Amino acid sequence: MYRHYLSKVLEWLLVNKDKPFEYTHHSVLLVGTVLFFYAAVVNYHLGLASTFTVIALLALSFLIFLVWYLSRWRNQFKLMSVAFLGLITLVAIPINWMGNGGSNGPTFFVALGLLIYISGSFKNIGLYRRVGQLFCLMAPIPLIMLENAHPELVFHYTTDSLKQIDLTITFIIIGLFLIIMVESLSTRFKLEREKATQLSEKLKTLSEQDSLTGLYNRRKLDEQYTSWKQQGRIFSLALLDIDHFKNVNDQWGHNYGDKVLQSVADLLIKVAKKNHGLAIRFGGEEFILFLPISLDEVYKATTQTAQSLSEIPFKHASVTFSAGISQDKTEDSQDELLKRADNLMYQAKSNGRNCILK
Ligand SMILES: Nc1nc2c(ncn2[C@@H]2O[C@H](COP(=O)(O)OP(=O)(O)OP(=O)(O)O)[C@@H](O)[C@H]2O)c(=O)[nH]1
Repeated sequence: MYRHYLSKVLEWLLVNKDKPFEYTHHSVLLVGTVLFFYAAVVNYHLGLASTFTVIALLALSFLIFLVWYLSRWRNQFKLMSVAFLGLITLVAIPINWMGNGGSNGPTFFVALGLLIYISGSFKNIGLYRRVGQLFCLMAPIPLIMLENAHPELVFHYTTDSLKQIDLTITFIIIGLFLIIMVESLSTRFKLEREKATQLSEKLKTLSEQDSLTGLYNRRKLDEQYTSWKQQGRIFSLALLDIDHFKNVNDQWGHNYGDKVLQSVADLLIKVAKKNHGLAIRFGGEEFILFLPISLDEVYKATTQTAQSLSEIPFKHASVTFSAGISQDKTEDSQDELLKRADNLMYQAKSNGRNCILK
């Protein structure tokens, strides 16, 4: 219950989690707003920075909040990402430098934190990202030059302990920020990997499945044959062909024919499941039961299948099939196994159909 409300509030503030870049960026903007506001208040109270810096920190806090608002509620994510980059590299870093002790202050931590954030989170704004990285990396150089030329522009700590407090607080804040960022990147990476695994499993299943009946296709037969052969298992194959199926199509239409095929498939799936084997659609109205059991057992299972099929009340008439069954021999290849079953199936057709031969 509590988690439900929390995630609703976070979604409202940050956007749906399905958009991980926006989600992270909006959270950084809001945290940034609070931090700059907090920094202004603390600096003012402890006298850690000049009045100018305090006002600048307040203004930055407001501007970052504005960037969040336009990005979150005015659909300007990309533009606002660039605006945020400009704000932190061109305004926040120089202000922090000037207002918090220059090269003796905590701006190196701040620039490093921002550099890592830009590198990890702004992949979709290519060129701007590179420019932002360059600014963060190079910012100390002109600032040191300016500090040397005009030391009066930089606010200097009045005591060593104020400097220590400022460095420590900034270090902790940037450290926490980096922890959150690395965690969010690794969560994102994990999610993407899970998604890719699920997708490749789905693709594999689809590539092995017949779309009309949901049965496996020939590809799966090859794979299973190799596996059982390598394991030295006993297995047999029944090749089933529906009798006079063309007539069904011709008289009752193709859609009806499809429904008949699906009913036959449902039956075969049950038989395959019961015997820990596979039901395969081999061609149009040709099916295979590929089961890890002996010839006689497959014969029995196929006869029961014919019986069950005859009991299904199709509207045109009952459906029958002809089948040939063969068991794998050690010296057999897959083709030989299939060929024997195929020959027997044709013999069953010649015998007048509705016949199973082994
Ligand atoms: N509805 C439907 N029909 C299909 C599908 N695939 C193949 N067929 C039909 O299955 C029929 C097979 O006909 P034939 O090979 O002449 O065999 P048959 O009429 O079953 O006769 P016998 O096998 O000799 O008993 C053809 O009419 C094909 O169009 C399919 O996916 N859906």
